[in-house]
Amino acid sequence: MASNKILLIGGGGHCKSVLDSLIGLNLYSDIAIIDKRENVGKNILDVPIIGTDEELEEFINKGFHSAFITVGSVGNPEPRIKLHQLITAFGFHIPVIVDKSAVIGSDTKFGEGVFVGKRAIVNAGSVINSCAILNSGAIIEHDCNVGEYAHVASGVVLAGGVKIGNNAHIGAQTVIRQNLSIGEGTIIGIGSVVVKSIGNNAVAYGNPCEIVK
Ligand SMILES: CC(=O)SCCNC(=O)CCNC(=O)[C@H](O)C(C)(C)COP(=O)(O)OP(=O)(O)OC[C@H]1O[C@@H](n2cnc3c(N)ncnc32)[C@H](O)[C@@H]1OP(=O)(O)O
Repeated sequence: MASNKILLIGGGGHCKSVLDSLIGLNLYSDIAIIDKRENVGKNILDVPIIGTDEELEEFINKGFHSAFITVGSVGNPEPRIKLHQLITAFGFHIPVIVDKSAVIGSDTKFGEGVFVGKRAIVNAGSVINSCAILNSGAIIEHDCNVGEYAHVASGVVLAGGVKIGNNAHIGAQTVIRQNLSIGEGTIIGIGSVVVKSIGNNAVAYGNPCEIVK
């Protein structure tokens, strides 16, 4: 019989968001969390932290065949990338988790490990690549492309056809004009208004958004 137990990897604030969505979806018979050794035995939203990532094989043997990365990222996706490699190597199924209040348009595509938070909108024709985070209330308009491990934070608005590079962070409440692109690894500060494309590995913020690093 197929198991529908899932391990969440990382027990911080982002875990709480994903967990709350997951509980609301009621898709799994058993949810458990993996975190640092010192947190084992604690609970998040009444869900137990049962071990560390050193014991992943043991949890597979206990029927946890799905895993999801719940370590967050604000500008440093490296831990999420490493965890993705780790759980892939162990052969876990990595689902897409879409909060039940999110609105998803037609002909959208999602890579594994994507999280779509509360009241986020992904409009028709958009592609969201593996392990990207679309946080609460983000609006991804039609025909956007969000790169792997990118984090589109709470309340961001991507107008139509915007491209976000892999590993980028788009700060909360930022607005990006249609058809622009944000480069790989670039951080856009909170509350920015982006009116021209920004290249790779920059830090940029403000209205109008300008590169500062
Ligand atoms: C559910 C969630 O919580 S999702 C997470 C949501 N959070 C985010 O998206 C945060 C994104 N991060 C930011 O916006 C950060 O401010 C960054 C990355 C742009 C800059 O961070 P740091 O390099 O630490 O800069 P720091 O805070 O030291 O500020 C440096 C200067 O830039 C200014 N500044 C920083 N961010 C911004 C911004 N978004 N807009 C305008 N000015 C800014 C500061 O006022 C400061 O100015 P000063 O030197 O005149 O005092």
